[in-house]
Amino acid sequence: MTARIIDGKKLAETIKQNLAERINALKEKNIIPGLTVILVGDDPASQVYVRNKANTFTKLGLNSSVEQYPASLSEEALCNRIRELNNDPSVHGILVQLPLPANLDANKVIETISPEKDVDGFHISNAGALMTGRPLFIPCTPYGVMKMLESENVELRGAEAVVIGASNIVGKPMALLLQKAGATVTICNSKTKDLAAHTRRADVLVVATGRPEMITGDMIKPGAIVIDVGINRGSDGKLKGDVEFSSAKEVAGAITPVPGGVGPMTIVMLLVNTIEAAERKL
Ligand SMILES: Nc1nc2c(c(=O)[nH]1)N[C@@H](CN(C=O)c1ccc(C(=O)N[C@@H](CCC(=O)O)C(=O)O)cc1)CN2
Ligand SMILES: [Mg+2]
Repeated sequence: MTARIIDGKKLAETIKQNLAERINALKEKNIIPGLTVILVGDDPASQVYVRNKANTFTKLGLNSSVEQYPASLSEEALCNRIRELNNDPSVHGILVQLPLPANLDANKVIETISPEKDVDGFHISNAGALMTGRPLFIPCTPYGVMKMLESENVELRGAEAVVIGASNIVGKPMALLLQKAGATVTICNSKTKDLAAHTRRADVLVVATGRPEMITGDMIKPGAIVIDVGINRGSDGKLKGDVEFSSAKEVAGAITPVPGGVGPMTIVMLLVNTIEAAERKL
């Protein structure tokens, strides 16, 4: 069997096109959704992601600005700038690109963002809202994964879903969303004993371990839906996922590629969240 490829780039384009009506309705009321992205330090990958986010907004005629600060920026100065943005009515979404330099407390910084403008959905009150089934903003990567599963008409009710990785930005919200959709969810990590025994039971397998090609075809249930959240740059400069694509595609029913899978969906869902933040101001 060769798996269907779940094309995140194509799906992200379709979602973007479908947003045009909502954007026009806002513009008719003189509201242009606006995002401010804060980047601290000079991590090269973060610079690419931030640029991609800003370009996506600009191409659709939305406002976006990127504020770049040196790694030496103090936590106080950063939090003061966020407070100013919280009070700026032209800014609907505020995003602090992660990871932050080690001298800054990411939790403290994120919790300075007004929850109504936290389009990443990382603020502790937005995490709590998601956990209690009343989300204000769904974190972009797991939100994008849910859209991919929806586009594949995956029946989640009663399905066995296994999520590998329990980060606040991917694994934990992912597990909550799958559970809410009716799946039986197991959360594993890279140290889980006999990981393959878990992954081989999964009808839906979401991998977010940060370990290149850790999941191989022999660990996958035939016909399973495999979602690879990993983005690892090899020494040859090529991107690799957390799943070994060549062996996995021979076993899975459908699989996301890297690049061109989950990554583009993360960016488009940021757009969705920012438009929603602007609509709430109507
Ligand atoms: N504040 C946030 N920080 C981070 C998030 C986030 O959602 N919010 N997620 C990741 C990084 N990220 C977005 O910020 C992100 C990473 C990768 C992609 C993407 O489109 N990748 C492409 C490949 C790009 C390349 O060539 O390097 C793909 O997979 O096709 C989008 C968003 C951590 N930080
Ligand atoms: Mg991808």
